[in-house]
Amino acid sequence: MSTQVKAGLEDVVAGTSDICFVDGEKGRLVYQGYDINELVGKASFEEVVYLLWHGKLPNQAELDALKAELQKYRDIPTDVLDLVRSLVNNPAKPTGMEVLRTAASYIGAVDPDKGMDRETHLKQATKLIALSASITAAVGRFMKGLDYVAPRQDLGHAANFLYMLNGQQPDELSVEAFDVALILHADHELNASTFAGRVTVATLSDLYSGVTSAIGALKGPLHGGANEDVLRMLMEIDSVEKTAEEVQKRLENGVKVPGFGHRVYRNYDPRGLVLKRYAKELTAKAGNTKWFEMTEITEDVVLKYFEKKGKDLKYNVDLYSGSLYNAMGIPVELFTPIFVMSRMSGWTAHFLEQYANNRIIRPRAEYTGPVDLEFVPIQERE
Ligand SMILES: CC(=O)SCCNC(=O)CCNC(=O)[C@H](O)C(C)(C)COP(=O)(O)OP(=O)(O)OC[C@H]1O[C@@H](n2cnc3c(N)ncnc32)[C@H](O)[C@@H]1OP(=O)(O)O
Ligand SMILES: O=C([O-])CC(=O)C(=O)O
Repeated sequence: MSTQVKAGLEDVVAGTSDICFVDGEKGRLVYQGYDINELVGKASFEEVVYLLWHGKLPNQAELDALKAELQKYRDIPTDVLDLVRSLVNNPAKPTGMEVLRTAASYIGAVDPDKGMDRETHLKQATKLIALSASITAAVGRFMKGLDYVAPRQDLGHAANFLYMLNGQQPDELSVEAFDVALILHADHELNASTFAGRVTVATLSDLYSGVTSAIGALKGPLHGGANEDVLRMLMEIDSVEKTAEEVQKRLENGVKVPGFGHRVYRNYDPRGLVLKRYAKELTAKAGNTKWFEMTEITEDVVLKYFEKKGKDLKYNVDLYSGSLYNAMGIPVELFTPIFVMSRMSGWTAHFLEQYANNRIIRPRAEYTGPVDLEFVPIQERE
């Protein structure tokens, strides 16, 4: 048994996978053999979902079949919709991620098909991709006191989400940018949420339990939750002129600035570059460049600070998604749920891979506590 402890399992190789390759030195991300830059602008999110699940791009008939299945599950069943509405209206004010985590668990509990075969898992995964989008849109509407908008069957996944959220036909650039954002967030090897979910399904627990674990892990501010924190920080500063000074202050006070740093990328995060490009274009088109400008200033200040400190940290996928989503009329509370909508494809691809070649995941800990303590009766304890 190796006794070398790696804090945070840094650089520990915990298994093999065909799904996703992250080259942290070169700033490269590859899904099932395709560099993301080869997919962006050519493939739709639905094609990428198929690719992640099946290891090849779909032909037309396969894509049509997947789209039809996604459309079939789009409308939220009444009991799920009631649950979502009651959670959003609960005085405890659960976050979008808490609502999604609860809804995913509920959908699993009431799914009568408890099969553990690949076909059933694919059906469950398709249902979860469709419903996580519809539920995210419904949460956005209920949070504003608006009614549920039923899905349209003539729209693609990205366009239908924006339609269900805003109640109107989205413009072409928003649909394209949102579809690209979904593609870019789809998978990322053994990130914390995927690992958490793989650990769960590796006990041969069900796919819904894996997804519920993964949503819980993605929610944290060190992982998916950072995308909301970026815009929240900018909203707190709320001034283009004050951004540089305020961000510098945070760094000097030892505060971690959300949207920067990554366990694997050392050069740059290739997704961030694409999102920045779309954020620039869309915010200019929307006539509201404030958050984008503030994000660019933040990038400049943080990177200079890291450089001076000799740290090879760069901005990550979460930095520019905020100004991008904001320009599409998406409220900040939905940013991490949108991450779920996308990463659901990668999580479920990993779960399929885990089920197909399973061994329970059970590492060891190096024990650092005492041994041989003697029991003291309660009356004699201090
Ligand atoms: C989709 C995703 O999950 S992408 C990541 C999203 N998360 C964020 O944006 C939150 C901010 N970033 C972070 O907290 C980290 O960079 C993580 C969690 C992404 C990676 O964590 P780790 O690999 O464990 O790196 P760690 O936190 O040890 O950072 C290394 C050093 O850089 C510093 N650092 C890392 N990120 C940041 C940051 N965003 N701002 C300021 N300093 C930072 C750390 O303080 C640490 O400094 P030290 O060596 O002087 O103690
Ligand atoms: O890979 C990671 O550690 C974090 C993650 O999920 C991503 O960057 O998309």
